[in-house]
Amino acid sequence: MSAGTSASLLACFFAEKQVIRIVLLGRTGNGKSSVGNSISESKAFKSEISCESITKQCQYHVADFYDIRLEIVDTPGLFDTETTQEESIKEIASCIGASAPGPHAFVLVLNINRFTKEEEQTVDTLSQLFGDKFFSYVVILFTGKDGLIRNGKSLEDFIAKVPDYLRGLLDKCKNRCTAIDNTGTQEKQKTGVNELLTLIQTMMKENEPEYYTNEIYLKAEEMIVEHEKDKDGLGDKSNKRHNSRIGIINGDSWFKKEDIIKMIKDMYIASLPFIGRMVFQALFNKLNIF
Ligand SMILES: Nc1nc2c(ncn2[C@@H]2O[C@H](COP(=O)(O)OP(=O)(O)OP(=O)(O)O)[C@@H](O)[C@H]2O)c(=O)[nH]1
Repeated sequence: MSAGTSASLLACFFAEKQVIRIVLLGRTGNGKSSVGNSISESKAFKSEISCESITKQCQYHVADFYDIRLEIVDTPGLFDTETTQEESIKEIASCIGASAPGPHAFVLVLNINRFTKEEEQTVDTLSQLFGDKFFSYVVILFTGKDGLIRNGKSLEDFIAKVPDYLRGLLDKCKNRCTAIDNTGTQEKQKTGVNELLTLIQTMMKENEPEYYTNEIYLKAEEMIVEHEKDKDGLGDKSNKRHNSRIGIINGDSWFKKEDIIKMIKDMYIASLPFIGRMVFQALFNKLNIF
């Protein structure tokens, strides 16, 4: 082997993997944690049958899928029976720190057998929270592909007959959707994850910048970098970053959820024209979010 060949092999070996940051969103019980487990080929995310949200706090996990490093954030579902909508929204806001400088994809997890008014409200709330650019970074992932297959149907058959609201949502996301069976064999789960990642990678090529970001994400990133500098010498870079994210989720004193929530409020209010500002303030006062 020539010196050149071994040098390029070494370069490949040490080349940094492509990183894809994913935030899982959706209504309680739609299968977000199960999707997280299928993606990471683990049981890292808690998942159960329940009408109450099993995921109360953001969960963060890093997994390698072939040559891609996936940073996955699972969020608490909206509309669970035990947690108020305000608490869930606050918790989702805290996932901002965990996916800074911004997610490459918001994976909106929907159950193929259930699309109700609450799903519509979930999507509306999320688009209010993340703004107009939100839909450019959304991929819809339907769970329950097993049910579809049992009924001898394909995803295309299903899409052809969706209700108007879902049709509109698919249009906004340029029809980026796929389906997965999280209860199937590992092989089936891998196929679903592969299809999802292909959609995400195509979307990343189309988006400029390739990941969603806003002032809050950038500020969160700044705070993480500052924190990492303080910890210089304590382990390698990715390990430090991992610990910083865990710190954010656990609400360590250096990075408070309240700070993020305040940043969201300030940014939205500052960016709106006068009338919009009043409406926004009234809406959030009514929800008692801030
Ligand atoms: N048949 C079938 N069941 C699924 C599928 N995906 C998830 N489930 C089941 O749906 C239930 C809820 O899944 P979770 O992953 O806990 O849902 P979640 O959205 O994370 O719920 P919260 O954490 O409460 O917000 C579990 O019993 C899963 O086994 C799927 O593809 N097919």
